[in-house]
Amino acid sequence: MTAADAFDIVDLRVRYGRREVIGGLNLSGIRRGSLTALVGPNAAGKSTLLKALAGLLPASGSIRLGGADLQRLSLTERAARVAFMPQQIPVGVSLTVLEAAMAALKATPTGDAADPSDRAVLSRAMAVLSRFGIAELALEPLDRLSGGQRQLASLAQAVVREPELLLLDEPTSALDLKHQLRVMRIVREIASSSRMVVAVLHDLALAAQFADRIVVLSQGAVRADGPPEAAVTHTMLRDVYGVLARVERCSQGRLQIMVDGESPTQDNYA
Ligand SMILES: Nc1ncnc2c1ncn2[C@@H]1O[C@H](COP(=O)(O)OP(=O)(O)OP(=O)(O)O)[C@@H](O)[C@H]1O
Repeated sequence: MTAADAFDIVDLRVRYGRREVIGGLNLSGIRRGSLTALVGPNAAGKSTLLKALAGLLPASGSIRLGGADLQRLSLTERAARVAFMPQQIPVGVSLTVLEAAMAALKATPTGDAADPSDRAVLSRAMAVLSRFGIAELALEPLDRLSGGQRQLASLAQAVVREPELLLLDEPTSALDLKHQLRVMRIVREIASSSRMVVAVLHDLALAAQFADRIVVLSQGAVRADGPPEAAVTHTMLRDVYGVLARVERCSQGRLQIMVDGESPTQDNYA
């Protein structure tokens, strides 16, 4: 793997006021074509890390994507290479689903056209809405959608730009079981088409099923990092999440996590 194929984070520090939430975090060798799940307990710093990677929070350290330090790029240059889907989907936006997807596409320098009526932009946006199964909602205003529909629309906005690096903050949190699987399958396909995806997930079984690599964050530091079977272990679940659990492989080879109860000694909040 060359530097051009990798995403590396070196000594990243992020603070809110005087409080350092991410303290000298290192993550190397996130490669093109891979899906990395970022997991960890509440308040571990997952959203903070994603926002810093997207350039929405000031951070020190280096964030290298394909050999370039993202910290040295302008926000416009950075936005052309990195797309971020936030955990909280803005409410009160008066655009329709289609208008929002088209606006996302045209806001980036790599967008196909400056003309709002351009057919290429329209058909690319519609193709993404179809992919997420929300083409019939194209003309609905965002603020009239259900939580799950809004999450799919927000995902479409991030994906439509076809960024090199896609950062997703809990992309399945509002979705029913079928849509969770559909979204994870699409995210997997996007990663496999030579892109990099980092997704915050709370569902460890879903993370283990779809991700190549799981990074476990707690109190702003990496506590485990590796393929699902190496990262998700009884010990990690006890020490990081404060639960007693059994981790087994089912007959199809997937990890199954059976939580038996809380561990008596842990208070894992940051
Ligand atoms: N805007 C902010 N100002 C000050 N502190 C913040 C802010 N946003 C988050 N924090 C603090 O930073 C820490 C990490 O929060 P963050 O949202 O990154 O956690 P998380 O791992 O994404 O949590 P969750 O799984 O609950 O969404 C928390 O202690 C939180 O209180």
